[in-house]
Amino acid sequence: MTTRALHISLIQMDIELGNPEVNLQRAEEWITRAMEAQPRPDVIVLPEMWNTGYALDRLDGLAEPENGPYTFWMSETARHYKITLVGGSISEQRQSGFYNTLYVFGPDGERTARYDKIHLFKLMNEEKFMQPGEETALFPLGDITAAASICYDIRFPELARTLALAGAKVWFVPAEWPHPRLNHWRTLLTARAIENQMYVIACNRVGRDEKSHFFGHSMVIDPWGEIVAESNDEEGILTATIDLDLSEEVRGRIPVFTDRRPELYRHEEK
Ligand SMILES: O=C(O)CCC(=O)C(=O)O
Repeated sequence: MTTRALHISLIQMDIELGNPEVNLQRAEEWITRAMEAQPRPDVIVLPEMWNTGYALDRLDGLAEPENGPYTFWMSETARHYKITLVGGSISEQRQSGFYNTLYVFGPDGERTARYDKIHLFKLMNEEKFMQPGEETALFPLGDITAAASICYDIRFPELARTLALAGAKVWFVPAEWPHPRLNHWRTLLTARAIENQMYVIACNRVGRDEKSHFFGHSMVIDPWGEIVAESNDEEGILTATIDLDLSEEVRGRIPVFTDRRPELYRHEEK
């Protein structure tokens, strides 16, 4: 039996705070380089807020309007290279406020997902500047279902479980996750992969902004919890090949999803 595989490249880039033009050029250069690899990637993943970084107090003027040039660029890039682009997230301005928004575009350049980060990160004052999303995100990836969330979302196991129950076999997580919480990052990502028996593909940035130092360590973890690939703290591309049938196989081996007793998981919340 042949393995149904997808080649994934994660762009672990540095992000210049509040400088979307420079960040766009950087993303473009890294993607061009990623596309030269053999095997050629089927999916490219960018980090969270790759266009502006956490320039939260300057979003007015920096954030992208809906269907603006950065969104258009992501769609065109996906179409040009015939890849799925998990476009990290960008800061987007709508009438209702600013959002930390992730877009996914398929190989024909069509949008397959839009996700506004639902858990805003108070430690970085995100909730003071951004509006929270109200919906989770699933999208087709070949003939399987994938999901996407952002950074702090990995601390909410209910979210990952909900996505897995809805059929997700691969979970993409763009992030800007800083020191000193490398242990949390690695442990939470691994736990989410093991407990939901799905791939976790997490793309973190590197570099510094005014307040934080970002450690990279982008990761690809398989549905058995094995780390397929992990980066260091330098700018670069992390590549991995994933097996689209592995999640099913692992779910068959340890049938967590059919052994669940959700009717018993109910207590009054205190
Ligand atoms: O949860 C964490 O420790 C980091 C989260 C974060 O940096 C974010 O959501 O941007």
